[in-house]
Amino acid sequence: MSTTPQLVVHRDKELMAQAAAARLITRIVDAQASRGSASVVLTGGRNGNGLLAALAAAPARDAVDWGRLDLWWGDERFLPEGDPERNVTQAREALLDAVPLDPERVHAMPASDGPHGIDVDTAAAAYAEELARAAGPTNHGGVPEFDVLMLGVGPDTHVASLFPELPAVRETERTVVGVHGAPKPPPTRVTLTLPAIRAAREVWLLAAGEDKAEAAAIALSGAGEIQAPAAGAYGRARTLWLLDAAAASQLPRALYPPASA
Ligand SMILES: O=C1O[C@H](COP(=O)(O)O)[C@@H](O)[C@H](O)[C@H]1O
Repeated sequence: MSTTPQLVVHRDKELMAQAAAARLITRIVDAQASRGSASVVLTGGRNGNGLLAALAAAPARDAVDWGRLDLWWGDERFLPEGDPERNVTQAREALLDAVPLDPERVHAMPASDGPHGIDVDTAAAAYAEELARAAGPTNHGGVPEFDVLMLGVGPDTHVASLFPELPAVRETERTVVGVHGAPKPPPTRVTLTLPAIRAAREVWLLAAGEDKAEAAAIALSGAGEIQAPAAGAYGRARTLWLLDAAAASQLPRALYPPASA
């Protein structure tokens, strides 16, 4: 388990998105070369969608064998299929509709007009079962081997739909739970839990923009995961914080020394 995060700070959010997209392409290509396929967990939010848009625009995207890629989601806004606010809808617009994915390997989280209706807890349990079915005997904690799991960091330090102090962030057994009363709309959501997140080989936290500066500083300064969920997100092999200079602007000097004059 690698709880010590590595930080990479880029000049601005555009460069961060492009560099993260290039990094993701390399990671997927490497996994496909060594194991035949790759498994990635997507995040919603501005930074996650920025990365997907940068990936769509990258010529090197053709290096990925899109048919041998499993896509999962870290969280979803529990809304009807096709709602523009759903993370999967936004991901499709940013990238997924433009690449030849195998639809069987695109594991969207359930919608509120799906087979489980508006029962978000049953929908969350169904996604946990889907993950468990994909997990092999050597995988960790009921989820498949995620090569990379990406998380946007909210201004309040939330990651996925794990908000400070809400029950979901305290979950220690289940891999997926329903969220009720999220402070950010919509209030009803589905999310991976911290144990599921920590089963990933690599966890990448994306934070760009001034409104993420305080959250990054809190999460990287030893805060507890109940108060600052981003502090509890780490991978088995690597934990990477990808920031732009604005989001890094309040980090303690020991972590991110200011550039010398
Ligand atoms: O609602 C959500 O917000 C977070 C962060 O989004 P951002 O726009 O502030 O970057 C996102 O990571 C999560 O997937 C999403 O559901």
